[in-house]
Amino acid sequence: MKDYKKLAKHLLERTNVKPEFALILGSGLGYLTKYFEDSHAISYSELEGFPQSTVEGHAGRFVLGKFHGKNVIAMDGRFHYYEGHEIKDVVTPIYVFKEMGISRLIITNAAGGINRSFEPGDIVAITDIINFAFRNPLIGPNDERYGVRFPDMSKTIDFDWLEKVEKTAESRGIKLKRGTYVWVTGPSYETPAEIKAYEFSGADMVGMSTVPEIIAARHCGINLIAFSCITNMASGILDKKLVHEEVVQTAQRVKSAFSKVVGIALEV
Ligand SMILES: O=P(O)(O)O[C@H]1O[C@H](CO)[C@@H](O)[C@H]1O
Ligand code: HPA
Repeated sequence: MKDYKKLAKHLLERTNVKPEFALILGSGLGYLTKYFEDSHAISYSELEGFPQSTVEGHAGRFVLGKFHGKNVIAMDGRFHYYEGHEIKDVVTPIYVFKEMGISRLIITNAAGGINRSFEPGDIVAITDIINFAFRNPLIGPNDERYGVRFPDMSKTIDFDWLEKVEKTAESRGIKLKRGTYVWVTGPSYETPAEIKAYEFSGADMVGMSTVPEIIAARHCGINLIAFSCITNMASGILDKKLVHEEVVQTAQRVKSAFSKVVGIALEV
């Protein structure tokens, strides 16, 4: 069992910021930390026993500071199973957040749109998940310090929080969509036949992250909401090749609306 307490203590000792919220930033969404006030960056490589980021668009550092008046810690770079990390390492930050006393988490990602009413640039609130990677970060002895053996997953996100975000966003001219996110391991993008199968299963968008983080957060009792930035239509929907550069570029194109939504989630 990992010493999450030690990692949390180490992070808290590095700055005067006592974060109330944690933020996980998806591919191309790391720019958000540029808007933080009084920010301090701590590279993952400075933390003994901490995994390292390897994906383009994921810097590999924590940034602590103030955003919309709230103390936050952001992961500018998350861990994906396809990078070769152990599944338990993918969710290490979640338990570190728990040990830091954080009770609210905002997860973001870049995702491929399966639902044909979506288009690149849409911001979609995740309201349910499908685990088609068939990996689970809770496999192995249950870490009784944090949660029960069989966590309930009937509500993966905090719907009261989301409804407040939706209302405020709408009043500021931003219409959020809702959808079910399917997790696949990657790193190859999906085939058109796979996307048809996921569509048939009820998925609205697809990605290679987020679900392990949600499972771990549910396990240790951190309230969360999660947003996908639809960066491309999923394989086979358009006659177009998928490339990661486009994912990062689209994520950056919706900078303004996406950072407003995250700001609203901190305010409401
Ligand atoms: O989920 P995030 O980290 O936003 O990244 C998404 O973008 C990458 C593929 O382009 C994959 O890692 C996928 O999961
Ligand atoms: O189309 C996609 N598939 C999987 N992951 C993704 N992340 C962004 N777009 C995609």
